[in-house]
Formats: sequence, C-alpha cells, structure tokens
Amino acid sequence: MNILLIGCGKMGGAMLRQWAKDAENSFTVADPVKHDLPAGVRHVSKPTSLSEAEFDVILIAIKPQMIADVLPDYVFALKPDGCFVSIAAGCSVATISGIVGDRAIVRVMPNMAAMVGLGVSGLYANDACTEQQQSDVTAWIGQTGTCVPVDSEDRIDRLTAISGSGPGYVFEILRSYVAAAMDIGFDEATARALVFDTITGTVETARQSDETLEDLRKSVTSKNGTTQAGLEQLMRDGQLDALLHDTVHAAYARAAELK
Ligand SMILES: NC(=O)C1=CN([C@@H]2O[C@H](COP(=O)(O)OP(=O)(O)OC[C@H]3O[C@@H](n4cnc5c(N)ncnc54)[C@H](OP(=O)(O)O)[C@@H]3O)[C@@H](O)[C@H]2O)C=CC1
Ligand SMILES: O=C(O)[C@@H]1CCC=N1
Repeated sequence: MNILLIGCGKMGGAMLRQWAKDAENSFTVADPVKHDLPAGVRHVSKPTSLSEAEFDVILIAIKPQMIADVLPDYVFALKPDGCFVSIAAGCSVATISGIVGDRAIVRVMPNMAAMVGLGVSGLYANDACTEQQQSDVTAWIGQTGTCVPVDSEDRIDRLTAISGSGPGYVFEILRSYVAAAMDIGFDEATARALVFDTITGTVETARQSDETLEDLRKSVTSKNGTTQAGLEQLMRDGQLDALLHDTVHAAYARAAELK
C-alpha cells in the first residue's frame, strides 16, 4: 500500500518505526517539520507537494483539535477506493466524514508500546469499508503489536481509556515505584532494574497462570508477613480501586468531549 501519514510526532513516529522495518508498504510523511524519519520514508511539508489520488491509505496522526483545519487540504490525495485511518483520540467517524465525505474510514486507537512492537490497538471500521480494506488495515496495524477489532465507536473510546492512555498511567506508576525504591536506599539504576524486572516477571506470571489475580496476590502474601504489611497500605480504604476507577472514567469522558 502507498500510505500518507499526516503528522509524524510521538505516536505516528512510534508506529512508523515498526512499519518501516517491512518493505511491503511505502510511506510519505506530511508534517511541517522533518523529524528523524526512517530510511526510505519521503517527507513533504505541505499538501501541495502531493499528487491527486496518490495514496491507498491516509493516516490521520495529528492532534484531534487540528483535524478540521488540516485534513481538508489532503483529501484530494486519497485514491477513490482508498481509506482514511484516524488514530486521533475521541474524534468520531461522523466528524471525519463531515470533512472527507462518505468514504471508508477506520478509527484505530494504538498505544505507545507500538514503538517496540508490543502495542495494543483497537480498530473500528465504518460501513463504507470493504472487508478487504478492513483486513488490510488490521494486518498493517498488527505490525505494531496486537490489534483488537471492536464493533462500535463507543468501544474505541472506552479502549482509549484503558490501553490508549494506559502507558501514561503505567509510566507514572513506574516513576513512583522507582522513587520509592530509591527512597528506601537503592541507586537509580538498581531501583529501575528491580522495579522493571518485578513488573515484567509479575505480568508474565499472571499471563501464564490459570489462577485469578486475587489468588495470585494471595500466593505472595504470607500471613502477618511483609507483603501483607505493604498491601495494607496500598489497598487502604479501597483508595486504589477508587483511583483507577476515576482514572479510566475521566479519560473516557475526555474522549467524548473530543468527538
Ligand atoms: N501519544 C500517544 O500515546 C497517543 C496518541 N494518539 C493520537 O495520536 C495523535 C497524535 O498525537 P501525538 O503523536 O502524541 O502528538 P504529537 O504532537 O507528538 O504529533 C503530532 C504531529 O503533527 C504535526 N503537525 C502539526 N501541524 C501539522 C500540520 N498542519 N500538518 C501535518 N502535521 C502537523 C506535529 O508537528 P509539530 O510538533 O512541529 O507541531 C507533530 O509532529 C493524536 O490525535 C492523539 O490523540 C493515539 C494514541 C496514543
Ligand atoms: O492523551 C491523549 O489524548 C492521547 C490518546 C491516548 C494517548 N494519548
């Protein structure tokens, strides 16, 4: 496929890093600034440098608030049977088709772990998409990690609050955990190694186990032992559950505001 990325910042750039490893598709980036692009990727700074009906896919990877201003100038560059793919949070198919007309539109919500090929993406295709377009886009997004098709836009917004924004929550939890490890006496390098390896190992243990997460937690927690003492603080007054509940609901509510 011949693919145009409108915007190549943190998220578009992370995905492009994976895609560029595969020679299957060719990429053009339209972005006012030429970021550090992988070899073989063409850069244009303005839409007038493009030809009519050049692309099979146009990936919208700019901020949702910019789409109404920027996207109209690029519509001509998509082939008549091409497909718009948007990774913009919240921005609905209705908003995009209000700009591009009744065209094939796919909403994808990736996450930052795409940078290392371990991303999680949700994908919703509108009725104008053919089965071939859906499977082509699903396979393409799958090059950045797992790709989960969903059957409504609302699921994309809910998924945004879990996996799209998720790396932001996890980076903050990691930061705080590393800070606590340093506070108890480890240097930063050791603190990072202890925390990262504990989290990676714990996630893999949970993934490979048939036990519930609660049972796994209990398997670590000796009666009157160290873990119980720690968990009594972490879980006090149900604050952790409340905090995570409020976190994902706030992100979901924000997606609705960005429609
Ligand atoms: N960051 C993340 O983890 C995720 C982001 N997303 C979505 O991805 C989209 C991009 O977010 P993110 O990558 O974080 O943001 P960035 O600001 O890093 O990327 C946006 C890019 O668009 C460029 N840009 C600005 N104006 C134009 C223009 N007129 N034409 C073309 N490109 C332009 C920006 O350039 P400059 O910097 O010079 O202004 C920048 O390189 C958003 O819609 C967001 O909702 C989705 C999932 C996860
Ligand atoms: O914060 C945002 O709006 C984007 C969408 C998901 C992650 N980053």
